[in-house]
Amino acid sequence: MARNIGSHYTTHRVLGRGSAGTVWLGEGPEGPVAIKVLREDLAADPELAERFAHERHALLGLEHPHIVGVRELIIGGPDGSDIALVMDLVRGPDLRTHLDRERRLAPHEAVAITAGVASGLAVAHAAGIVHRDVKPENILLDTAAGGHTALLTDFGVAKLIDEPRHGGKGGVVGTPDYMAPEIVEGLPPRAAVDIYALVTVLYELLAGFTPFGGGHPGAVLRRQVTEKAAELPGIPRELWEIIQQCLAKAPASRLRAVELASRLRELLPAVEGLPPLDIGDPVPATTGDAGADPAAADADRAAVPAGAASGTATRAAVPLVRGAAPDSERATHTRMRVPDAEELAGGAHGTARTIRPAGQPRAGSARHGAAARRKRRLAVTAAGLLAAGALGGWLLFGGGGEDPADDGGGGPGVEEMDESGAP
Ligand SMILES: Nc1ncnc2c1ncn2[C@@H]1O[C@H](COP(=O)(O)OP(=O)(O)OP(=O)(O)O)[C@@H](O)[C@H]1O
Repeated sequence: MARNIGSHYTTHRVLGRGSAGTVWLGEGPEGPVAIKVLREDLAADPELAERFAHERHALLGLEHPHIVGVRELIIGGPDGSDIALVMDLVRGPDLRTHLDRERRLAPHEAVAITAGVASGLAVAHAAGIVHRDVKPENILLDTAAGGHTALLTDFGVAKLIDEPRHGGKGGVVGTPDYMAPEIVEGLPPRAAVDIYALVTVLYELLAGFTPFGGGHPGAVLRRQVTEKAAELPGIPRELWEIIQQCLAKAPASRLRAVELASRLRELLPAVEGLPPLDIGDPVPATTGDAGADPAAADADRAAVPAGAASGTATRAAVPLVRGAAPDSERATHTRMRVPDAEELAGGAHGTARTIRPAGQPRAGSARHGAAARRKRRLAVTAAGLLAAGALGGWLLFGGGGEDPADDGGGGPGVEEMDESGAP
C-alpha cells in the first residue's frame, strides 16, 4: 500500500531489506527514487534522530558518479517517527547478487568496478568521510545504460545507528571478511580501512572468495591481523602487486583511494579480454591449526597459501544494528556470541586454506548460500577481543583506548557499539 514519506514522497513497493530497515521504490517530485525507511524502533529513538539531523550535511553532501546520491533526509513523518533517506534509484543488482550469479568476474570487469568505487571513495575521503563498511552488499550496479556502473551506497548510515551511547566502549561492529587489521587492533579507522575493504572486494571478485574468510568470525579477525593473502594463480603481476600493497597490514603502506583508482584504470587495457581466473575453490589446509601459531603459520605460508573461505566453514553473520531482530526477510542474521579460546586460536575450524587447483573435485561447496554470505557483520565485546589478544598474543583490541569514532574525518562511518547494544 502506498504510504507518504515526508510531504513529497510516496512509497510503492519493497526493493530490499537490510538490518537497519527497508528500502522502498518510491516516487517524488523528480520521479522514481529509492527510500530507505529505518526500522520503527530505531526511528523512535530521539537520540538517533538527533544524530541523523546533525549529520544531514555529510549524508547529503556527497556527489559523485560512483556514489549513490542521498537527495533528502526526512525526520518526522505523519506520526512523527519516521527516519527516511531518499536516494537515487539504482536500476540493477547489488554486487553480491551479481557475484553470486557469476561466481568469478573477468579481471577487466573486476578492475573496472573497483576503480569506479575507488574514485568515489577518493571524493569521500577528500571530504573527510570514511565509509567503514565497504563490501559487495553496499555496491550497487546500475545496469540502466547497458553496462555496469558501480555505485557505493550506505555512507554514514551504519555509524549513525551504531555510535556508542552513554559513552560505552563495548566492542566493534563490522564485517569480519573486510575488516582492516587496525580495526581489529582497536585503532581509529581512517581512510585506509576503506582501501583494505575495497581491495578485499577486488580479490573476492577475482577469486570468488575473500582472502581471509572462512570459519568462525574470531578466526577471520585473527587472520586479518596475522596472515598474508594467498596469491591467486594466473593473476596478472601488476594487478597482484596493487592488491598486495592495499592489503598491507600497515595502513600507511596502502595506496590512497585516488592512487588506487588511477593505478587500476591504467591497468584496464592490459586486462581487457582476459577470462576469469581459472582457479578452484579454496579448501581447508590439512595443517588445520596452522594459524594458531604465528611461527607455524609463517612456515606454512611457503607451502600452503593462507586465506579464502573454506568449503565447509560457515560464516557467521551478525546484525549491525543493536536491539531487536533485524527487519529483514533474509535468513542472514545470526547473532554472534563471543568466540571462545579455541575458536579465537583458529583451532576448531582450522585457519589456513589452500586454493584447490582448477578441475580438482571439491569436498564441499566453497560458495556458501547467498544467505550465509550476505551479512557478515560482527559485534564482539571488548572482553572477547581482549581475550583473543591474551590467547593468541597477537590479536589486540584496545576497546577502552582511543575513540574509534574520532576518525579525524568527522563524517559518517561505522563503528563501536556499547555493551548494552552488543548482540
Ligand atoms: N538506491 C537504491 N536503489 C535501488 N535499490 C536499492 C537502493 N538502495 C538499496 N537498494 C536495495 O535494497 C536492498 C537493501 O538495502 P539496505 O541498504 O537496506 O541493506 P543492505 O546494505 O543489504 O544491508 P545492511 O544495511 O544491513 O548492510 C539492497 O540489497 C538493494 O537491493
